Amino acid sequence: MKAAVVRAFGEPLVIEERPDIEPGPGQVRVRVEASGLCHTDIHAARGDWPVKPDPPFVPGHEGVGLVEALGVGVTHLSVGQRVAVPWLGKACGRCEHCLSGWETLCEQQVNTGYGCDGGHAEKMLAWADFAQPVPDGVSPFDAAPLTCAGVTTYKALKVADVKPAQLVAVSGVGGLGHLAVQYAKIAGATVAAIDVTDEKLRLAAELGADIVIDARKENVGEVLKRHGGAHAAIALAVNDAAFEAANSGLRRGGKLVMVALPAHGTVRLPIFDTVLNGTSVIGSIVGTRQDLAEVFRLHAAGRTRVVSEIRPLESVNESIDAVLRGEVEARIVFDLGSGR
Ligand SMILES: NC(=O)c1ccc[n+]([C@@H]2O[C@H](COP(=O)([O-])OP(=O)(O)OC[C@H]3O[C@@H](n4cnc5c(N)ncnc54)[C@H](O)[C@@H]3O)[C@@H](O)[C@H]2O)c1
Ligand SMILES: [Zn+2]
Ligand SMILES: [Zn+2]
Repeated sequence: MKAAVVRAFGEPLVIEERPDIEPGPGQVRVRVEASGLCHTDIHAARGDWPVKPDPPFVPGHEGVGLVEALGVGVTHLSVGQRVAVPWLGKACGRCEHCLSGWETLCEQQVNTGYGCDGGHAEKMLAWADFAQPVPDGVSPFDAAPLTCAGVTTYKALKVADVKPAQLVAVSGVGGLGHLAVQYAKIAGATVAAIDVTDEKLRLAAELGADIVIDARKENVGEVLKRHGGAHAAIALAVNDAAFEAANSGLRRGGKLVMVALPAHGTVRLPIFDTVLNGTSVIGSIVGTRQDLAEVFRLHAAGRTRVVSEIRPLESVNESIDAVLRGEVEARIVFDLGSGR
């Protein structure tokens, strides 16, 4: 089977033929149809973060496909069923985080495409309890971006506790941001979308953003303050300064939700303003299985639109360059031979 492999950090991925894989107990083998390219895959391939994967590895945590083999003990999935395999490949199920609805904080978790091989391949293994059934009528090409970009931003808005009549700033309208705009609108908020390219700002407006802010030309904090200041700012741009700009546009009591993970990212927050204004800074990492089920349900009900560009896996290195140059409208999804 064909896979895109990171052999060494910072080097182009290599398309390789790999031997077939057998599911272990509690696992399934998935014949991947579609696999979304998340900016996290790029961080993984470059070794950007303090905790690094171990090359060689196959990135990809937006893999969607059909179950083709069941490991021992798997009874709730069946061969031929369509599933999505998210970043949260597995969690322990016993720790305080797992037991209190925060399995995304489990210290024993294994991350797909990082701690084990991921979806940028014709076949992959998944732990059956964490493979999310995809509802009928949701295409694998839509399900793929929802599996990380969707669930992560849906969760970030839950963490921000967004309410109708609030102003939500979405900083960075990429793969994640284009869905964040839609979830914030579904929550009833007024949405200010911030980016640095005309195409992304145009897309944000098309998806329902009420205010668009071009961070190249405008002072983000000032514009947000002119609208009363944001109740929540969701930081999705891979740029330290964008976090600071979004933070400067919060109203009193506002929340900065940190989601993007720039390499060696650090943010300087003014202590005086943070104390005086009672603002908070919250980190948010992906979402739970329940969050993903809700994201799929919303999409099946026609409430969200996934904007994607479908490409062959062989384009992986050009695709990474296109994301880094900001030339992708929202999400690239690799077609792993879906037969479409
Ligand atoms: N916390 C989590 O659970 C989680 C999950 C998925 C992804 N991520 C991280 O989120 C980040 C975004 O991922 P993505 O796939 O959406 O990336 P992306 O490249 O598709 O989107 C980033 C967007 O930010 C915009 N941008 C760049 N500089 C900007 C600036 N100064 N101000 C405003 N916008 C700016 C870009 O034009 C682009 O539209 C990555 O760092 C990724 O690793 C985190
Ligand atoms: Zn991701
Ligand atoms: Zn746990």
